[in-house]
Amino acid sequence: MTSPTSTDIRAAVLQLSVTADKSANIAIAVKRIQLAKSNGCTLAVLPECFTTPYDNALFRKYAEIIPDGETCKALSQAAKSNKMYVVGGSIPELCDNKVYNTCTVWDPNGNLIAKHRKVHLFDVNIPGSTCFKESNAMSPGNTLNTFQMGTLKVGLGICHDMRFSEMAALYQKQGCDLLIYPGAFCTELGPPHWSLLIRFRALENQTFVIAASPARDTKSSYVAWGHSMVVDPWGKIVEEANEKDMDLYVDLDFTLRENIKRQIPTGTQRRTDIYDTIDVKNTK
Ligand SMILES: NC(=O)CC(=O)C(=O)O
Repeated sequence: MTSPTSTDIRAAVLQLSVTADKSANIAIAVKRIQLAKSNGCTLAVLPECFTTPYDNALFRKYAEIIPDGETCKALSQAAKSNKMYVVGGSIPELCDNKVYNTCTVWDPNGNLIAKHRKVHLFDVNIPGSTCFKESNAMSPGNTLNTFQMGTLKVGLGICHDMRFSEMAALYQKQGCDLLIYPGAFCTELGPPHWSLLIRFRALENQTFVIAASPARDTKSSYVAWGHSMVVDPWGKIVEEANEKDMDLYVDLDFTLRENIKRQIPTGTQRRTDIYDTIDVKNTK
């Protein structure tokens, strides 16, 4: 278990517009990381697929190798020159001729300290609303991934991953203080589910949750809901964006989490003699 006694952080959630111009998208992300630094932030979180329109037909074309691709080089440099942690939303990653939806995490020295490949791909079929089959273009990741930020432990998921409470529960079990989900819900599923899911993940695990979406572009084939947000371990929305291109700067006070864990100790009240959530890969 980590003990986040004195660790308060100021996080930037960068709700960027995504265009068809990959290099321009990267350049804007770098500028906004610099701006976050000048506003006192030590952590910047980018949205899902911030270098590419969310489109099965484009993922392979925009994909790159990690860590030697254009995006990784820029994020590593941005993290290093601003002395910040950067959670690089996600990019299409090319590896062994497969494409993954992958989040990279960079420390203040510009080192790659974590990588999360989206575990649950967005395959849904809701007649009259949303039909998307991400697995037509992407392969799923097969691991849970965390990283350490000073004394704080952070669990990673991407978008559809946030619908799976077991994954977040395992992060909680591993001692995560904060869950980060770069995500891009659409304008059909965003209104009923986005905020509810983020608040649930925060409340049930008594963690902070940061969810970073691209800004809404009504001309794109997939229209993102926006509404990036930060929720505290009480389930309260601390800050929420609207649909526009904008950034949130939020102070996270982790003593709140320590207090809530003590006051409502669900973490130690689980009846694992009746039910359990287990990490199958790491359990014999
Ligand atoms: N885009 C996603 O991965 C998930 C999503 O939009 C959802 O509703 O779930």
